[in-house]
Amino acid sequence: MSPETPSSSGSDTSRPPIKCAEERLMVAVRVRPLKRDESQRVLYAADEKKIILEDFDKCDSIRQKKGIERQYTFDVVFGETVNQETVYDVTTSSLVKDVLNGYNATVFAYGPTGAGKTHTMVGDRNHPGIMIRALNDLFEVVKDKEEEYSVTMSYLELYNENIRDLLNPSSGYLELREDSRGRSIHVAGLTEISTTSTDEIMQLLEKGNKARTIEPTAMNQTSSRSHALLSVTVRHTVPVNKKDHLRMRIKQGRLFMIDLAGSERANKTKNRGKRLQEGAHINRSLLALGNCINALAGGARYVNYRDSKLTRLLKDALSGNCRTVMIAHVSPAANQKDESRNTLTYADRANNISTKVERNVLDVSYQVTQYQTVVNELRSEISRLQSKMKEERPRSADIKLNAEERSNEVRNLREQIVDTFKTQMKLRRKLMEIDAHLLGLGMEAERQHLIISHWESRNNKLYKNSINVSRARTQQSIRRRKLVSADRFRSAGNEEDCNGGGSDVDEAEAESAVQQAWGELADIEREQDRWSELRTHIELKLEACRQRGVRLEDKLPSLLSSDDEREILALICRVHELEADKMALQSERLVRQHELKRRDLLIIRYDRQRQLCEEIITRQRQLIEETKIKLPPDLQELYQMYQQEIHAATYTDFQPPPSTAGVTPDKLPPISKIYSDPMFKPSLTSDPSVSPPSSSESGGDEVPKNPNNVDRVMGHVVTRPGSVMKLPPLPPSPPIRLPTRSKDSAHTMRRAVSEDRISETAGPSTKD
Ligand SMILES: Nc1ncnc2c1ncn2[C@@H]1O[C@H](COP(=O)(O)OP(=O)(O)OP(=O)(O)O)[C@@H](O)[C@H]1O
Repeated sequence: MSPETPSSSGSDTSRPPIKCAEERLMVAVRVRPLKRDESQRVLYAADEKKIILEDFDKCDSIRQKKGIERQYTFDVVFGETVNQETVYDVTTSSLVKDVLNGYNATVFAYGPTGAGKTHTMVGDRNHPGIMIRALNDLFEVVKDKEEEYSVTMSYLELYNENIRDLLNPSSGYLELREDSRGRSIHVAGLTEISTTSTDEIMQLLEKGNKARTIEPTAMNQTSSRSHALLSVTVRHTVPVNKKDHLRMRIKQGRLFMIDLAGSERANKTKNRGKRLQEGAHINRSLLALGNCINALAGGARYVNYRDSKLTRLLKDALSGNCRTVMIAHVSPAANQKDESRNTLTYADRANNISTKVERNVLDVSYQVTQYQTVVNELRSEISRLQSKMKEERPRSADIKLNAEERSNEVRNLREQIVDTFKTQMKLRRKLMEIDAHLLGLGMEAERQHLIISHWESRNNKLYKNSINVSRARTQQSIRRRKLVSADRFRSAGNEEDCNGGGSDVDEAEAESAVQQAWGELADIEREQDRWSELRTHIELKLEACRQRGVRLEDKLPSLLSSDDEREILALICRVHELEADKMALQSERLVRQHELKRRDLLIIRYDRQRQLCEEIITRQRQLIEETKIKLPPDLQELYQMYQQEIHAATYTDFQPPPSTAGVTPDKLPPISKIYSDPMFKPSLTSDPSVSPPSSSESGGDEVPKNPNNVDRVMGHVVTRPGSVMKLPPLPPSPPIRLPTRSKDSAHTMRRAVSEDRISETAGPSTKD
């Protein structure tokens, strides 16, 4: 739902081990107290886990006498006397902690109209409900750590299948958007308020609740006619370790709190006209929810979330990366028996649902260049501030304020300048974070392009992407370039591999991988658009903040009359300078780290190039052998030298790892080892007159007996057993989460491909 749903990609990102656990949805049932006008009680909590429904049939006197008691067991049952605090503590307080730790969580209230859902979720001033308590708890933790946490909130209602922004009700109906495969869902244009002020958020919540569609019905004087979804996203950014402020760890969690509209029966609510129509919509979306619960509980492989916007929004809460609590509400009254039975049956089914819970954590290294830009900008801010202080001092006669007023004014100004500086730092860091993320997305897009190009080069045609035709056109030029490179590569390599010698099954799999890559690309593009938009927004904010700073500083010269005041401002400048120095130091350290990394990458590339050379030489040798070409002596000599080099190098460098049979992926094994390898033997012994040379032969000065026999002339082909020329395998595709995507939700998020991986995939084209 959030436009800022982060993906877990970023430049130079890495993921700490992810804990991913399957967890059962927690089901709680709350029984509301019997009302004054309700006399007969048919339902009660037997203990903390059991609920009993006396399900008598009015017309059946024998049964009535016997009495049928239905007993249901849940994770927790709240009886009529249980208060709001206990309900919150048991169901939601642990979710708040989870959200602060980077997990997604949902708590939703379900049940018939008038059963107490709004009371539990929203409550009133004297009996605040889950929403208020959760926000309070959350802000209690975040309160003194504004630098570390960012909290955003959105609140929407789903009324008659239309989405309305409860924080900006005049904005009209909003659109629910999702990617082509329904993985990432968000509400376009939904207000996301960023705040860490409890008061502000409480006011917003109250305002939102007032904007909700509530009407009296025969069953409930304040019946909510809509589903209300409150989403709070918490982003926690801390350095990976205390000494290194360049590598930041971002944990993002989101808490969804949902007050569903009540299921209702027209004859009981006595609804007519508009109310009746509302009821039909409410029931339809709840029916869709019920169907999803049934399918999920039955372990169905396909669950249809598309029947209503409610189920589309709740998809992640029901089956995705989310810790979920369902609080079913029932009335103890006899006239609500049918509704209670239905609700308990639903809740009982939901008992079998489980979700896969995964923590959304991302490590981000800020980019060197970004740091340097920030440092430069900070330095220019400081020098401007310093120059203001040096400006001519006002004469006492020019100062219109008295000493006390002036001192207050200076203090005020000083605080404001420090404040704007802090805000600037915060915004600049945010920009760097966004840039890192956009870079990660770019890398991920590149990876998907490679998958497509790889398929296209294998099949020698462009992939016809029926879903994203326009995108296909815009991206064709990039892929055509890659196709040409891959083609060249293929012609030097293994024809069989490139001409699609694989089975139909492989082909089908490859095709579905390409289709998936197109889908990923479309998602990435959308995400790029979203983050670019956010970047523009932050940039504007930063510029406004900078301008504010300039205006404040312009006021300084007219106020600074004493040396003490100048001294204090000089100190502020010093603090700013230190901040800039700290950043500069961090950036230097990052430069060093990057250089080391670059060196490692070069070594990997060099190794890969060497392997390719080996392969080309081997193939040429085979060709020479097959066509019995007589070699000029200088070429023979060159090859001998080459053999000696390889021989010497492999004996000095080669250290077989214990786990493989003497074959490392990047280094050539010693020649003797190649010949003793059974995989190698068949191809060499096809000609019985040829026997493998000893190591001295391969590197020695012996004159060949038969100059036409290339093996005699040059020694044996130096090759890695079993190796064939192929495009290097593409790295495994890391799962992508968007917020929320989260998974972020629809919230799935994207994981970045590390620089090393990108360099691996870029291998062939670099070579070309
Ligand atoms: N546990 C409770 N303790 C005290 N009063 C309650 C409790 N549960 C519900 N009520 C009262 O019952 C009435 C109906 O509750 P509420 O509006 O929360 O129902 P609802 O399930 O949200 O209904 P609808 O679906 O029609 O919106 C309200 O006046 C509410 O204050």
